[in-house]
Amino acid sequence: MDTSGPVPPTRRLSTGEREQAIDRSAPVLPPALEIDENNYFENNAPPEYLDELARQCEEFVKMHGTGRIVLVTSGGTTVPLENQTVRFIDNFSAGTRGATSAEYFLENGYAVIFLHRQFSLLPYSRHYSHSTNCFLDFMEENDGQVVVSQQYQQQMRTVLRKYRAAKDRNQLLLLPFTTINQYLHTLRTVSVILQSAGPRALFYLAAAVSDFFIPPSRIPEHKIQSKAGGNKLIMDLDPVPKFLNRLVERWAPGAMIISFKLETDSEILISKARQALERYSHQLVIGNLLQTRKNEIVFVEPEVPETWIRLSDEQIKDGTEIESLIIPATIERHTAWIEQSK
Ligand SMILES: CC(C)(COP(=O)(O)O)[C@@H](O)C(=O)NCCC(=O)N[C@@H](CSSC[C@H](N)C(=O)O)C(=O)O
Repeated sequence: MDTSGPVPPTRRLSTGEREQAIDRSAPVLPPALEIDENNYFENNAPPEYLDELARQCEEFVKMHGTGRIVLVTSGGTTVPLENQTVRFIDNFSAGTRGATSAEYFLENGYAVIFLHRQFSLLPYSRHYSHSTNCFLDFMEENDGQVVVSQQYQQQMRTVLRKYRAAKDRNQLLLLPFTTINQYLHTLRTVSVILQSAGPRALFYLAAAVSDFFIPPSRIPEHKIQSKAGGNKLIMDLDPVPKFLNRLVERWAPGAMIISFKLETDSEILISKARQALERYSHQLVIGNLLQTRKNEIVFVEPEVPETWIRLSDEQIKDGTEIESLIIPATIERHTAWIEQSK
């Protein structure tokens, strides 16, 4: 991290042209090889809670020994700028896709491991989160008793019953992450534990995963100082090794793996999704655009044309969630995957 001295001429000044801000001539990173995996995990220490989390996961997978089990990743990973983290680069994602999808998997009988960004939306409680739909707005005081207001009884009863049913069946395991490093260590650990589930295991990678990070050799220990009179903060980030192919080939070879491809430019969405499918050889890429992700997605699969799933105007009006269409279509493909794996 260089925060002193004159800005070298090669560095883009803030008055630079937007299209030159990013060096797009940089070579596309190849999928991670075993040596990249070993390098990364040897140089980036695991979270101190990982053993306990692995124990919970082993217990959960054993408990759901014969049924279907899905790992849903949700929310955005962060990239710390200091070891004693004051600043970090964040990835947008409220966790709506992951939390909503997890509910539909639960209602279809899946055991769900929910690997989520800490404090992002969770299945069921997402309907009454602290900010958007503040739960206090659904309550009132009646003769000194705090109760749910009459007009919300039905809706809240439905959500509460589903939440309780999942809890009583011990069907949902919540595993948190914050940083890209915690996410990658946890993803690898959980994937290896899921090997015992073979084709019954499904990976639904909806988390918004950082593509760049500061390696331990270059990250400052303490809060970066800003000098009186101002100094530029120049960041030099490394690409996060592309682990998807390690997941497919080594970590969970028998499982069905679905990744999400997020773009903002509709012109490149399908080609980028197909490129990911060809590079990682997994089973399905669900493509979505930042601006329309709640109303349309596209299934990109090997050897068949892509299939769009779009909410109609009617469905948008009546509050249909697109995940109510995505999950059945995903389960149909998982059933075929299990059949063909026999
Ligand atoms: C994040 C959203 C858009 C949901 O949004 P909320 O409902 O607000 O939570 C999700 O649908 C999605 O596209 N998730 C995937 C986003 C993502 O980071 N995808 C990566 C591929 S999977 S990350 C794997 C790693 N980069 C590698 O290639 O190995 C990408 O597009 O490049």
